Amino acid sequence: MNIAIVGTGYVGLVSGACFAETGATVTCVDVDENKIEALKKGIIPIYEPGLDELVVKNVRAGRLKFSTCLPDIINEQEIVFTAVGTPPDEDGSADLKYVLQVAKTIGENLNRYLVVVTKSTVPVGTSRKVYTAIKKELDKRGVDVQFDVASNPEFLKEGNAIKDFMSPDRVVIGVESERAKKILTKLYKPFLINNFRVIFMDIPSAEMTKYAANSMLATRISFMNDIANLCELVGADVNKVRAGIGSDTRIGRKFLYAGCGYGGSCFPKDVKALIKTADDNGYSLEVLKAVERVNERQKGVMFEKLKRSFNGESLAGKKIALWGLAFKPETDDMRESTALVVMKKLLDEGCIVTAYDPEAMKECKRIMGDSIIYCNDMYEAVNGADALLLLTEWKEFRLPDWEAIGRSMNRKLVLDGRNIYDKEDLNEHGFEYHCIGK
Ligand SMILES: NC(=O)C1=CN([C@@H]2O[C@H](COP(=O)(O)OP(=O)(O)OC[C@H]3O[C@@H](n4cnc5c(N)ncnc54)[C@H](O)[C@@H]3O)[C@@H](O)[C@H]2O)C=CC1
Ligand SMILES: O=C(O)[C@H]1O[C@H](OP(=O)(O)OP(=O)(O)OC[C@H]2O[C@@H](n3ccc(=O)[nH]c3=O)[C@H](O)[C@@H]2O)[C@H](O)[C@@H](O)[C@@H]1O
Repeated sequence: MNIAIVGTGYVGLVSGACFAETGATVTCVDVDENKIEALKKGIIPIYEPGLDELVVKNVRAGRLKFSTCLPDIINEQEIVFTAVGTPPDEDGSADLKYVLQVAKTIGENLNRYLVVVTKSTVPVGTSRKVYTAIKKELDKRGVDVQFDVASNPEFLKEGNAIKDFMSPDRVVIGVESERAKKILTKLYKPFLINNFRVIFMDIPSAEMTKYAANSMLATRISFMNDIANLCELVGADVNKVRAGIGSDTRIGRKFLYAGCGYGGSCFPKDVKALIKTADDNGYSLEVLKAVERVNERQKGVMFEKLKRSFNGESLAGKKIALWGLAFKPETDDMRESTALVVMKKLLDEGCIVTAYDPEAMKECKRIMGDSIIYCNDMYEAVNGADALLLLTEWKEFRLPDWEAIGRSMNRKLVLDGRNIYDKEDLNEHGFEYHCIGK
C-alpha cells in the first residue's frame, strides 16, 4: 500500500514511521526543505523516545521516504494524510491555511482516485472545506477524478507517541463512502487485534471527537488543580483525594494529577478552538471557559508560592533554580510550557534564573536567548540558589542527592510543582518544602 503524509512534524513523522512498520510504503512530505534534507540524512528534528530507530530502520528498508514535492508523488498514492499544523489564529480559532493549501495542491495535481484523510486537529466542517477546495481545482482543470475525504484525528501523546500509535485505545475514523471505509480498514488492520477498536462514524462527529477528548482531559486537570488549591486551604491532601476518587471506575485513575498547569501544543490550543467554535455558533461553553481560566491561574501558582516563602520580600537579585522546562517529561517541546510563564515572572521581578532540562535546553535558548543561565546538569543549577522550583517531572529528578544539594544551595527551599517529592524526606534533610494541594 502506498501512502503519503503531508506535514512532517510530530504527528506526521510518528505516523509515517509507524505505518511503514506495517510494510506500507510511506512518503513523508514537507515544505521545509531543511527538515527533509536532514531527515534524508537520518537526523530527526524532534526528541521522541524510540523514533530515531524506527525512522532509520524503515528508511533503510526502503519503506519510508521523504520529499518536498507532493505533486511528484501524489498519483502513486492510495491515501494521502494531511498532518500539517493548525495553530491558533488571533481569535483562538484553528488556522486552516496549511490544511487548505495541501487540499489545493492535491486538486491541482490529482489524476486518479485517492482518499484524502485529515489527521490534523480541525474544527467540524473542515473536511467539507477540504473537499470543496480539491473539487474547485479539479473543475478548473476540467478533470473528472473521483476522490473521498475522511477524518482520522490523532490521539497520541508526546513522549509516548510510538506506543500510543502502535497500540491505540481506539482509532476514530469519519467517512462518507464505503470505498474509503474499506481502504482505511485495510490500513489500520495490522494495528488492531480486534476490529472493535476502529470506531467509524460520520465526519463531523469524528472531527468533534478529537476536540471533546482533549477538552475532557484538560477539564479533569483543571478540576483537580482547583480541588488541590482548595485542599491547601482546608488542610486536605490532593494526592489522597486523587487516590480516593480515582478508584471509582466511573472516574478512573488517569489524568487526575494536580500540578503547576497543563501546557503543550494541543490542550491550550484545542480548548480555545472549541470555545471559539461554540461562540461562533451562538453557544457559550461555560465549563471550558473556566477550564482555561483555572489553567492560566495555575501557571502562576509556583511564583505565588515563592513570593509567600519570602514573606512578600522583593525577589530582586535572588537566584532561582528551575528543574524542567519542557511542558512534560520525555519531550523537548516547550510550547505553552509553565516554565515560560514562571521564567517571565522571575525575570520581571529581577531574579537570576538558572535552569536545567534533560532535553529542552536548546529549545529554551531559542525562545529565551541569554536571559537565563543554562546549566550542564541539575546540580549546577542549584549551586548558590535561594530556591529550587521543580516544573517538569523528569525521571532523573526523582531521587536527587539532597545532602549535596543542601550543601550547595544558599537557602534550602524546594517548591515542587509536580508533587514528586516526599515532604517528610525533604524536611529530614533540612529543607523547607511546598508542593501543590497539601
Ligand atoms: N503534537 C502532537 O502531539 C499532536 C498533534 N496533533 C495535531 O496534529 C497536527 C500537526 O501537529 P504537529 O505534528 O505537532 O505539527 P508541527 O507544527 O510539528 O508540524 C507541522 C509540519 O507541517 C509542515 N507544513 C506546513 N504546511 C505544509 C504544506 N503545505 N505542505 C507540507 N508540509 C507543510 C510544516 O513545515 C511542519 O513541519 C496539528 O493539527 C495538531 O493539533 C494531534 C495529536 C497529537
Ligand atoms: O492532541 C494532542 O496533541 C494530544 O494532546 C495530549 O497529549 P500531550 O499534549 O502530548 O501531553 P499530555 O500527556 O496529555 O499532557 C498535557 C499536559 O497536561 C499535564 N497533565 C497531564 C496529566 C495530568 O494528570 N496532569 C497534568 O497536569 C502535563 O503535565 C502536560 O503539561 C493528549 O493526551 C493526547 O491524547 C492528544 O493526542
